[in-house]
Amino acid sequence: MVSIPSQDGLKICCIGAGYVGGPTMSMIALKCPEVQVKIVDISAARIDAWNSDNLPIYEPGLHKVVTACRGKNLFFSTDIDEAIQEADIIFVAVNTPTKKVGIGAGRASDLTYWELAARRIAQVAETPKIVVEKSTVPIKTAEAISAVLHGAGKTRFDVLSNPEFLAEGTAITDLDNPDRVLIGGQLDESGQKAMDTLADVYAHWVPRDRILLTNVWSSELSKLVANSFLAQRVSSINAISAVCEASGADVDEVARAVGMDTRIGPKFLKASVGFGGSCFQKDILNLVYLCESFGLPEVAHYFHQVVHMNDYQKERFVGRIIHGLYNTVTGKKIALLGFAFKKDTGDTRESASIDVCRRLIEEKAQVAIYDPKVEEEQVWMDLTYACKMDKTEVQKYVTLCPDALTACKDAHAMAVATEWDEFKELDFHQVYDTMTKPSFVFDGRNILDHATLREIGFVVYAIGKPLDPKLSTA
Ligand SMILES: NC(=O)C1=CN([C@@H]2O[C@H](COP(=O)(O)OP(=O)(O)OC[C@H]3O[C@@H](n4cnc5c(N)ncnc54)[C@H](O)[C@@H]3O)[C@@H](O)[C@H]2O)C=CC1
Ligand SMILES: O=C(O)[C@H]1O[C@H](OP(=O)(O)OP(=O)(O)OC[C@H]2O[C@@H](n3ccc(=O)[nH]c3=O)[C@H](O)[C@@H]2O)[C@H](O)[C@@H](O)[C@@H]1O
Repeated sequence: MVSIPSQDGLKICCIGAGYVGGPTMSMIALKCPEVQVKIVDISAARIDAWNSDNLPIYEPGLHKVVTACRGKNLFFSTDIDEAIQEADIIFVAVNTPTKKVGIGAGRASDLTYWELAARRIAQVAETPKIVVEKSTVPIKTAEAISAVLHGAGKTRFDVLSNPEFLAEGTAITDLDNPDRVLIGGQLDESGQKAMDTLADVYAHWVPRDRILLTNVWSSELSKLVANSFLAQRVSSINAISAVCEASGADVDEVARAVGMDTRIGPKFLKASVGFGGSCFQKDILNLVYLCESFGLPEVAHYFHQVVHMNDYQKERFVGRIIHGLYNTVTGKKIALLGFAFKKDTGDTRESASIDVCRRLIEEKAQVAIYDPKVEEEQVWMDLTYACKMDKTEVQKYVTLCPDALTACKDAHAMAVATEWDEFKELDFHQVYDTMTKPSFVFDGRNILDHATLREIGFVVYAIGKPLDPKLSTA
């Protein structure tokens, strides 16, 4: 058994109580009972929710971890200055969205929140701190942050990069058993000491050989590369799904055969309506922007294609619905099952459902949405933004339903956009009886039993599967 140096009295603070800050810090608190962990945020509503029974994010297993530590060595607060002053290690897990305006708009990372957090730290810190980049940031951000921190000239800061690799919906198991923990730092004595201190925190539960120490730039770049490679796999199999439909091959069979090659591996080869989530597109675009800035247009173009392919896949899915419904969906009711970007999360950021819904609204369809976890207000926010309409206008086309059966009642078609397990358990005989005839199913996740659906009487389209002869494609 490897011994871990005692970290009794160590104080950790995390700025940003979101999808990353909340779960990662809760796991540290759980695994390191002698360490005090304080998570702070500018949003009082978010902090109130973390202090309540109704946590601000849905993540399987999270509630149990939070309630085991909260009030003991895990605290949520809006007192950012106090938390900074007390802490030995300050994680920064604020949002780093794609820039909407200015130089690099639509591609580069918007580091406004990061810089504000860094300036706050520089202003109030009085004793040396280890500042950890937890947010995903462009390469060389640590250098800029270090300049901001040291600008105040009050104390010493060691800036580390420690990107997070958790996936939503499986955050707790990912954190409990990570493939690796990556820590990048300056390779001088102080930087090495800071890296060792952080490594000792993780060593409470992560085997040492899975804690990788490297230089800052490699660490920052590795995070963008990991997400770009993952997204690239999804776009690759989605591209092949179009070839399968054109040729009569079955994408799941192809993925199985290809994935059994141990050099390729079986994960992330599930064809879908398109990837979503707050990070894949943002991080690829960030990599594209960096490549352009480094004068590497061919590399930029190569990775940009991953995003283009994703847009193509979403549009292809909508096209199948429109052509399948005899070239018009105007006034037709479409049940959209799932609004989250994947199952087991209530997160809708960049969800394929948003684009599918926007396109159906443009075609003047009546869309009935059901998702087991997404908050109603979130759907309205997403759709008003995506469609550039006000809520009343969106509501002329969209209704939100309490369950899948209600969404499907009188619908011409059902479109599955999120792979929630409960959609597999629906009583499809009952669903069929309530739908307009002919009744269509568009399975954007390939989770349903298509043969049984066809036996019941549905006309079925599934991503990358041989086309149903009854499906109109003209
Ligand atoms: N969502 C995910 O699954 C993953 C996200 N990441 C990265 O982690 C970072 C955070 O992502 P999320 O947690 O999803 O974002 P989020 O939007 O859920 O949370 C960010 C939080 O930071 C707070 N905040 C912003 N500026 C602040 C400031 N100056 N002081 C105090 N609080 C401030 C916001 O109020 C918000 O609650 C991003 O860079 C993202 O790319 C990395 C791995 C996984
Ligand atoms: O930086 C981040 O934010 C995180 O991004 C992803 O995690 P996440 O977006 O939460 O979820 P994924 O499981 O990666 O799924 C992303 C999207 O791809 C889709 N997907 C995934 C896998 C697949 O085979 N097919 C497919 O369509 C999912 O449905 C989802 O829409 C990465 O998996 C995490 O390692 C990373 O930390």
